[in-house]
Amino acid sequence: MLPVVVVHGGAGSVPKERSAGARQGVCAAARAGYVVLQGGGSSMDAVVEAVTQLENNSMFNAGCGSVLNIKGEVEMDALVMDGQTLASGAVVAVRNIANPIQLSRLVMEKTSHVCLATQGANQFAESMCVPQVQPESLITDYARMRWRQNLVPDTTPVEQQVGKMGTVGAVAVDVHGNVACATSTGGIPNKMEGRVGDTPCIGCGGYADNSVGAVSTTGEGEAIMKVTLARLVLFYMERGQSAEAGSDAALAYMKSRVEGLGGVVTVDPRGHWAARFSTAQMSWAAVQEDTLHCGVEVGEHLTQNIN
Ligand SMILES: NC(=O)C[C@H](N)C(=O)O
Repeated sequence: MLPVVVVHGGAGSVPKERSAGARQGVCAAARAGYVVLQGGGSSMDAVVEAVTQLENNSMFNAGCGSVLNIKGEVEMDALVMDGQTLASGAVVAVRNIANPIQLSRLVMEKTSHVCLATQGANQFAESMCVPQVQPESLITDYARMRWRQNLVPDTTPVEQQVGKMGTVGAVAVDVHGNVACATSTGGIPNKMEGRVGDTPCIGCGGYADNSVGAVSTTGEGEAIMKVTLARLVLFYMERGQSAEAGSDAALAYMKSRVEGLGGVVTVDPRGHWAARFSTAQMSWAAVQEDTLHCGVEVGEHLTQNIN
């Protein structure tokens, strides 16, 4: 059954005209992650590769293509976690880093800390020779158009915009049964400057523990934080539920307890996996045993041999 990689391109409502691009993007990222696993790479290598591809794809709300804060600026959050050691790394509100997920991994591997924010994260990036880009280079016309629309009072409430451009994430199990997760986002549209969502917080935007599995989340960040969604999925799995049932139970709890909507991708250490959501749509893809799985709509599950 091993190995497997599962990715998401954000839960919410995927506008019709962006659905094909989102599907293509998640499929390409899942395949890229799987190539890493097939080459003997670790689950951490695979999730970072998959999320890097999604950050570089301007279809998604991460890296280039991130949504903008109220001032029209990019502020991105990202998280990685390694299920073997429980090591994790995160960056918060970074502005001029093309791939925040890679910087998160460096925080995990090269510092004694778990999370670095704003200028501190930038100074660290510099010390690691991570190139800094012009913040404007991460802003797409689409993101700027949405930002402008959202400035008009009452026309497009921010809640309705959540997920229209999706956060990205991945989970994987490698040939040794090690699990990992990675999640990266520009946050929610027109957020206050300095707003930190669920994504960089362990247990919320993601969690990975070899003893139970790994999860990457997406959706309404404030709701996700209230129920620590990623850890909640694993809690249900610890109590005997499958990856799929645990994901559904946690999403149902978030909906009933705090009226929050979202989505998750989940694996257990044996390679069972799930991509589940309570929103209208979520683009997702998985590769296992040379089969590519993907979907966007509720109940949609397409498969294709990748050879
Ligand atoms: N679309 C998303 O998943 C947004 C992200 N969870 C946040 O609140 O920052």
